[in-house]
Amino acid sequence: MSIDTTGSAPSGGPSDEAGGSRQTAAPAARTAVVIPAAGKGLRLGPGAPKALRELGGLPMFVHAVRATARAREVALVVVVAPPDGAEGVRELLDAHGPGSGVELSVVPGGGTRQESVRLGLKALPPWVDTVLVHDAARPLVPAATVDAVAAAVRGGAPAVVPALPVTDTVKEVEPRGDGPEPVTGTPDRARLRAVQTPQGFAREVLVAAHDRFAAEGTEGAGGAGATDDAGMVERLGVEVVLVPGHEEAFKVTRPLDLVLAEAVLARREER
Ligand SMILES: Nc1ccn([C@@H]2O[C@H](COP(=O)(O)OP(=O)(O)OP(=O)(O)O)[C@@H](O)[C@H]2O)c(=O)n1
Ligand SMILES: C[C@](O)(CO)[C@H](O)COP(=O)(O)O
Repeated sequence: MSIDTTGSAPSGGPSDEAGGSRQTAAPAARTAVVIPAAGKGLRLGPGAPKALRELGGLPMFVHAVRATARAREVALVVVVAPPDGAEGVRELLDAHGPGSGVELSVVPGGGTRQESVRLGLKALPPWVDTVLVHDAARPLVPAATVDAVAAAVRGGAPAVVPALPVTDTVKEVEPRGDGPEPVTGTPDRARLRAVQTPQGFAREVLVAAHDRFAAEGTEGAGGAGATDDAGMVERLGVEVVLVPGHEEAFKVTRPLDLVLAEAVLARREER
């Protein structure tokens, strides 16, 4: 395993988006995973940045790296670290990384998820043709889900998202800061899906989507409502398709999610 923290391509090669001329040798698999891990985790409550919070004695992002590195198609994992925490993340990967043949790279992140993903994309070497974007906050995603997304992209779909049916009834409202919120509609639940990560893309499609949003200057404002990468790709007019997600790919967002994640991990270890 080799780890690069410079923000350039792994093994010393520069990013092709940076216009560098050196090339890294292309492995047989050409899929890379970008793991945005630079968020603060405000909804989880006070403490270290969420990706560094421990689950089963290991930082959450380490689980996400291991889970995605286990997938057959993945040759490179780029971790997008808290802006001032890249060195610490590199040291944690040195100590607890997957130890497989997968290449690892660490780059500092930005102020929004969208910015962080864009910084991760800039660190990809030229040989990558398929990119999966996976939240560090979804540490327990099964490798089979990662493989299913990668396989669908490699099979020709430009954008693939794992998703599950929605179990609650969902209301549209007129948002109010305080007081009761008027309901403006009830979408047909049969047509709704809750989307997860990793979301997989043909590299050029994802880069085009991020370039467009960055050019429009909406990155800092949360991407004008683009809370996931697929949402940005949809706005390019590119078709996005769904594959089955997995219950254990849930996102650790609030304190109760961490309790659930510990329980799922403990159950796995019992098996
Ligand atoms: N500036 C940011 C914000 C978020 N993320 C990452 O995006 C993923 C999904 O975001 P979310 O669950 O919202 O994480 P946080 O932003 O950390 O949470 P919160 O909104 O509660 O602060 C996480 O892995 C998080 O680390 C990131 O890399 N850079
Ligand atoms: C990308 C995502 O995990 C898909 O469900 C989600 O949109 C991230 O949202 P967050 O508000 O950044 O947690």
